[in-house]
Amino acid sequence: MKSLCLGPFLAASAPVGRRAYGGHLSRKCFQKQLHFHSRCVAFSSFICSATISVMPELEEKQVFDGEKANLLVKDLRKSFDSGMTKSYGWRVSQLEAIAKMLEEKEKEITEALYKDLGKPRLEAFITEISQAKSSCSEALKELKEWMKPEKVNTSITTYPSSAEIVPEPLGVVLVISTWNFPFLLSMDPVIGAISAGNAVVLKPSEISPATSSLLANLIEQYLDNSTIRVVEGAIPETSALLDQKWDKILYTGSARVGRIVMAAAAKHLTPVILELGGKCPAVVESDVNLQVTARRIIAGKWACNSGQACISVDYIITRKEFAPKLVDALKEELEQFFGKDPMESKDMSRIVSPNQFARLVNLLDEDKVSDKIVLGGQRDEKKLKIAPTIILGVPEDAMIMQEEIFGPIMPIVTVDNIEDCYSIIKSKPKPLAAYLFTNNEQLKKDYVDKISSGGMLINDAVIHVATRGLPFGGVEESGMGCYHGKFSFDSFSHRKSVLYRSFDADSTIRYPPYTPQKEKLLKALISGNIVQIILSLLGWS
Ligand SMILES: NC(=O)c1ccc[n+]([C@@H]2O[C@H](COP(=O)([O-])OP(=O)(O)OC[C@H]3O[C@@H](n4cnc5c(N)ncnc54)[C@H](O)[C@@H]3O)[C@@H](O)[C@H]2O)c1
Repeated sequence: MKSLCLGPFLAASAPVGRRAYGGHLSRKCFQKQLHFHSRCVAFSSFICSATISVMPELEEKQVFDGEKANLLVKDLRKSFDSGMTKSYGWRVSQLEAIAKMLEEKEKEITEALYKDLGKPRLEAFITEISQAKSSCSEALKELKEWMKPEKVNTSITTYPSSAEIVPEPLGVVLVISTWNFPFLLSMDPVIGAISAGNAVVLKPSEISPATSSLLANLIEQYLDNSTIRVVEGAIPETSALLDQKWDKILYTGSARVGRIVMAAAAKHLTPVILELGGKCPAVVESDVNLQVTARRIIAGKWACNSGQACISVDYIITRKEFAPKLVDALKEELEQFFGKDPMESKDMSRIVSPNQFARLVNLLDEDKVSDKIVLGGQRDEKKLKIAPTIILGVPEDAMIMQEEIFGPIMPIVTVDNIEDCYSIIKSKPKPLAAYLFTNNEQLKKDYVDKISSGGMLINDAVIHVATRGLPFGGVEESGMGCYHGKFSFDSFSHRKSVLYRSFDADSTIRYPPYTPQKEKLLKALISGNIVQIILSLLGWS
């Protein structure tokens, strides 16, 4: 009975086992390590449960529990401790392998993103694949420079000496990713972790199973599995991972889970980068180029994963008398983007899951909101689609103004004076991004001055994320720490201070016995007063 079941099981699940080992596997080895991958995707679950039902001894081993997580981290730490990930050669080889993977598997990545989110092909390319490509090519181009120790000046108190800051890898790091840009938000931190010379475990989101499964396959296929692994799964698997000691955790997702991650990390004093969300406002003054403003807001909301993006425009604040004009412009441009029936448009992603769909419908159907819809409101539960929806004059206490919308619904809050925007924005937690559309220079200056947010963009939305020279991260409730480009390298490195001295010129001034003359000279040296220093040296002061 056993052999009858095991044969097809091993054959069907071979990629899972290989992924866990990153190499050849014996049956014994496979059984031991199988649980590295708790499979959430339907196909694998089917195979596993079918097999488990006749093989109770394997059932337990399917679970990626604390013991397995511990083994995994030990394994990776061993590889890290061997020093292999530190070398420039290893880092480049892995980055080149990612670049190759991105070239060769673009179609598969696009298909997975379509399965998970109905993401249009070009949108997938623009917002995920091309971003991962540029992140990888930037790292390849700049890595040598980033790895160089940074010379710094020394002080007279250590003369003669030289000093530098040496970036060193942290060790074994964990990346927990989310579902809305499931490919980019997994690979971009992994690229940063590898550039900095770390071993890394990626836990993609179970809410985007096709991309999660593809990432597991591709990383196993293209990268060094003794140092880079994927663990698929949901809360139990993430919890098992979080119980381990990591050298850094980068988590992308909700603030609620961010708190869980931070609490778990605190047990081991593990530093964290939390990439969270929030309500990103767009303030629109009446002096704007209306058509360009409307297009850019649409691109930063509905054409951005149907608003399921951490930096998509969450709500608009504008003057009362200007709001109808803005609504008309948005309606006109939305039709240009998605046609007369946007529910049929192939250029707009769907809502990721029935749960998210129900949450959005709930926000939309609140009494205070439903009678203020001036565009859209249609929904299709089967297709998980919600039409681009605009709500005009939404009250501040409506649910939709209390939580991050993360969907294709745009409330517009109207004000008498544009300066009223400050109190509205400040009444909420600090957002991940804040937008302003205006030609008024003073207003721009004031907005930058008065609003605290992770990032800020004037006269556009979302695309600041593509400026690799800018750090990407939140503040307060929208997150902590940052990454992208060199900031990723720095975030996954320890900047070690090194001071070099020689045996020459061994000044005895800091050694006992402490004398008044030594004290005078020391004070003169610290004050930097050359005259005092000379006088002290000559014993004249
Ligand atoms: N700052 C950014 O870069 C960024 C990017 C995308 C999304 N976000 C934010 O993410 C949020 C939505 O994402 P989400 O719904 O996937 O978040 P989520 O926090 O529910 O899930 C993210 C990850 O956490 C894991 N997780 C979920 N519950 C857990 C638990 N109890 N214990 C341990 N792990 C758990 C999931 O498996 C997943 O991998 C929004 O607030 C959005 O703004 C931020």
